[in-house]
Amino acid sequence: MDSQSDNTDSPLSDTAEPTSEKADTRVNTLSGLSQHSTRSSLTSAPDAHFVQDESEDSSIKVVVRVRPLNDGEITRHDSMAIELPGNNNVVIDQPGKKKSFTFNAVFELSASQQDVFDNCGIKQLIEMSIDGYASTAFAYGQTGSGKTYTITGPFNLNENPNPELYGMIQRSFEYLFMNLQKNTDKAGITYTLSASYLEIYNEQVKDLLNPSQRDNLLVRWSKTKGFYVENLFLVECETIDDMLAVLEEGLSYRQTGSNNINEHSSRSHSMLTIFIDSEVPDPDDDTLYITKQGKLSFVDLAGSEKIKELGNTGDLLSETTNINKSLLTLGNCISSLSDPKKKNGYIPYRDSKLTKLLADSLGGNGVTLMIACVSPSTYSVSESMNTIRYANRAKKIKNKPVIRMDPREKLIMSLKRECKLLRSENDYLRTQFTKKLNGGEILQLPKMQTTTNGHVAVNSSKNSQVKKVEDVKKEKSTRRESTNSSISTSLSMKSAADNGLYEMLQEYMVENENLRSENNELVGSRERARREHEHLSKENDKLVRKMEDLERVMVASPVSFARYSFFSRTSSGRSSRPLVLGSVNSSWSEATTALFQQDTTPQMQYPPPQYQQPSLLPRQSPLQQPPPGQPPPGLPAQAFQQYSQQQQLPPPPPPQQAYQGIPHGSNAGAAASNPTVQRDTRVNGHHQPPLTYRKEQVPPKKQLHELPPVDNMKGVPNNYKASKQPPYQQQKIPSKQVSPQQQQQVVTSTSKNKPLESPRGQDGGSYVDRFQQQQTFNKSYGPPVANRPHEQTTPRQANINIPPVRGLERKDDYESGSPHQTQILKQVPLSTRSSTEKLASNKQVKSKADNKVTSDPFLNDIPPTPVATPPAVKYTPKGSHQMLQVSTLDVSQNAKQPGNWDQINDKLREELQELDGEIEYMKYMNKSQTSTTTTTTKPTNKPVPKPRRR
Ligand SMILES: Nc1ncnc2c1ncn2[C@@H]1O[C@H](COP(=O)(O)OP(=O)(O)OP(=O)(O)O)[C@@H](O)[C@H]1O
Repeated sequence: MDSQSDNTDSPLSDTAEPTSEKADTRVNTLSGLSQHSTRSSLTSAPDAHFVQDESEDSSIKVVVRVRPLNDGEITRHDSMAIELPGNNNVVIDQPGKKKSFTFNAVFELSASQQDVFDNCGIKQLIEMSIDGYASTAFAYGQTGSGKTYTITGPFNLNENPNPELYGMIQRSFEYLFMNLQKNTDKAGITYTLSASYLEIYNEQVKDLLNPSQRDNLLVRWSKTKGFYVENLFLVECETIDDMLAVLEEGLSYRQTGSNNINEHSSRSHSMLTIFIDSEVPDPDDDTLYITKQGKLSFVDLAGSEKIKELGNTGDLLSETTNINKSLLTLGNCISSLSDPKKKNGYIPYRDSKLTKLLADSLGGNGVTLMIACVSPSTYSVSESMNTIRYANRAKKIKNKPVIRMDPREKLIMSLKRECKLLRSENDYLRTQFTKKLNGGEILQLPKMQTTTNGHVAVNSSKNSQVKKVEDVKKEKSTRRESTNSSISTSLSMKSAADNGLYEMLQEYMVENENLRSENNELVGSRERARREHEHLSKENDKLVRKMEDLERVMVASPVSFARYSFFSRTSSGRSSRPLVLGSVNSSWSEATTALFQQDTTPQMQYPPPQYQQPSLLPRQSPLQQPPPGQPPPGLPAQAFQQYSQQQQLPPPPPPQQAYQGIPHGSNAGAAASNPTVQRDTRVNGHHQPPLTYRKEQVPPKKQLHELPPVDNMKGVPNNYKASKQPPYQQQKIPSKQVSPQQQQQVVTSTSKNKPLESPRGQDGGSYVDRFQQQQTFNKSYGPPVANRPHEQTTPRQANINIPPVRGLERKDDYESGSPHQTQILKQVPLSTRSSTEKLASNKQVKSKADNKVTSDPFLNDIPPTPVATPPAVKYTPKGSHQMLQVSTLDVSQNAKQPGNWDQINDKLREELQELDGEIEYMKYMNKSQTSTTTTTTKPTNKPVPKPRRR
């Protein structure tokens, strides 16, 4: 046999001694992982978390799995091109030459899934990820060589569940949960798990847990996180079932195709990542925790393919080209990293998305296992040789595993470690000093003690130290006097040496003292930040509750429609505040605003000045009002027209009718004929003249009737004509469907001497009238389509954008697709639902964000409203672990200043007060409206759509 070794760079160097006896004939070797085994036993002890945050350089572990011949190969009578002589060796039998390679483990044809799991080293990777390392297992090989089979099991596992065929991922989940439970029970460590699942298809990153997100996700880089996928969907997992649901969901969306070699070939690279956040109690201080962010990734690469052999055309051909391109880049990275001359130079990670996402695993700070899958057939021998060559190179790549944790916590840990060292050094020096000074006599030196909070303190004061030094000197001088002159010289020399030693000791003590105070400061600042954080969490929760309260009131409120309508007609668009009373351009809203402001809560003006955005239709006095159908000053005519058509605006009230004004003070003339509402008008505790609010103060309808009839509208602007067609007519709801009682209600509640007109008033009418008629109609037919909440959204989502609280990252931000949107999503508590439902619920929330693209071209044309730059703090409410974990708590330099936190707090309080006011106001309006009309708007209780199953 022409056997030739390819192990020129001593491939055995990073493997342990080959075992003389094979534990299992199907597994070629169990060796090569002893290093990890030691580590794992070390880290399983709680203290290990504090003595080791960086592991020594570690090589990528490479194992080879040879699958059995498949049906096609057997039919073709292919012979075996791979020999497995044992001792981790693989011999490839190419025509004319044989090459031998050695790996960490080699799995023979008959090796079961459990054999592979037990012996490939994945267990150690899981343990390390629990300890805070980033671990990656990836399968590499030709198409049809068994990568997917090894990582997730056979393709039809879902239809025919067979636990024996479960792949590495399912087995790892089980092992992971078992270990987490052990650590929690033993050391009181708490863990939070979440999962993401993506695929790279045609060089585009797709979220497999959020398939509605069609866009290519961006791969970004940050100093703290390295390469990461932006806006990737994360699912919080509490149980193993949650994780299995994630896997199942992701697999169902993965791109597959069929080729000559594999009927169910994966056409993309997939990456399932489990994020493991742990809080480890600090052994020195019960109140402190060290947080670590480990992760465990499973990568199933698409198979390397020979285009010629596969017979792919069209889409499949471009897929294959992309797959081969990214695998080529991976190969280049592996080559560069394994070449000692190149490894410190340029590594082409950036050439493909795959290599960007694997950067940490290849030559980075993670721990990595590569599973090279090969077919034994002679038909695939050249592909198998390529795979084995790459695997052999990958073996030489060295990683420098580092525990992933907060840099500040890392600093504190290292300072503590230094303190410990200094303390022991001190002790040693003290012993040496006392021995030398007294020739065995123990001299009492200031002793260090550990205080209750775990910090070291000097037992005696500085004065006493000085006193003792004096004592020592006196003693020494006494002794010197008593000795004869012959030995005086040697004694003085000894004394000088002792003094030097003592000075050195004192220096150490001072240095130690400095370190201690620095440490105390750091611990203090961390505590402060923690308190701030807790405080903000509470504030935030309170705010969210208030917002929900407000939402409920608004949904139940009969005025909500009118207010929403105003908003949709008059707000400045895109991300305006929902109840921008200050920008509502109507007499009714003027009235309500004035009323509102005259009420007992003067601070209810909303939004506060710093949030106010320039209104699209600026607030004007009646005299400044533009003629009907004309754009307000500053708004381009085309845009206005487009907007009017889009929104089907009612005609703007003619100047003489708009803004009749709200009576401030007396209204004696009107009071006789109109129902009035008397209000308490104390402002800031001082009694004001009583305000009488006249509902009929708004323009009388007969004036509106004077507008030209529909057929005779020459010269009337287009948008006016458009608005003549009320939305209800467009819906073809016959007006005769209004019951006589309802008509009666409307007549009673609005104006008894006016005939019932279309629901929005024949010619517009006052907003109050329209509103009341609207309510009546709503009761019968539901709200008009234009104002009806989206099928699956709440009215707030449909009509109102609750503006982002400045400096605050919230669920709402995510849903509304605001710029504050992050990749993290607050979860609805998962424990009460089944895992698939949880997943579906997650998807639902996310897809809302995705669908939140306004269809209004006018609104899309509006440039984003400039808002004051918020302090760069992202904040997520406590209780949502997943939000906190993936660097969402991104406290920037600015926000570290306590002043900024205060500002945010103030803003939150302000928001809270305003919301309080809003709620009060809405309650008040509720009451007053129900007393005048009998109509109510029922909240739409749309059933939550069922989670989609495979
Ligand atoms: N160790 C094994 N034992 C039994 N059958 C196997 C084994 N490995 C792979 N197979 C079978 O071989 C076929 C191809 O395997 P698989 O789909 O996992 O290949 P792959 O490398 O993922 O291919 P691709 O890159 O095209 O996705 C499957 O039908 C699978 O069940």
